[in-house]
Amino acid sequence: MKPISELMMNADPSIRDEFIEPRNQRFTYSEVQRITNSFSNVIGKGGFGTVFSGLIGDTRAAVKMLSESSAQGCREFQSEVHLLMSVHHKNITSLVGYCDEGSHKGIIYEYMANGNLGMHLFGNYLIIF
Ligand SMILES: Nc1ncnc2c1ncn2[C@@H]1O[C@H](COP(=O)(O)OP(=O)(O)OP(=O)(O)O)[C@@H](O)[C@H]1O
Repeated sequence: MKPISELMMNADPSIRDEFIEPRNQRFTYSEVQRITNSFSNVIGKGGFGTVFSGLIGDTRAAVKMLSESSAQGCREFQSEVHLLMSVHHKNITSLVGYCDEGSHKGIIYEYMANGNLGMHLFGNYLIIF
């Protein structure tokens, strides 16, 4: 797992300069569009919204966009960003950055290639509660 600073340093230099520290991990919506190649690759869906695959330089990222119909809403978006900004642990997905531009709200995470906890506990079975 690469630390955020290394991930940023390995990014394509043409976009890296725009992304690093001064703006404190905040991405514009057009940067998020570029990272996700205009939201072309969906990798999952959660209570918060849709999760897209993205690339920062040659490093893969997961971009979770808050859907307007999300029951979790804006406050949860803010608490998740604040929490991930302050908590760093090897078992918690790292925050790469966030986007908060009007109704365009999203969180950019380090991409986890090995699936989620549910998949490890239950394999690929479909579980219906
Ligand atoms: N960092 C990530 N790397 C790779 N895939 C991810 C990542 N984050 C989410 N995903 C994919 O997107 C799916 C939905 O994730 P998400 O966190 O939105 O849903 P969730 O676990 O149901 O959470 P919640 O309902 O609390 O928002 C996951 O099951 C996973 O397949």
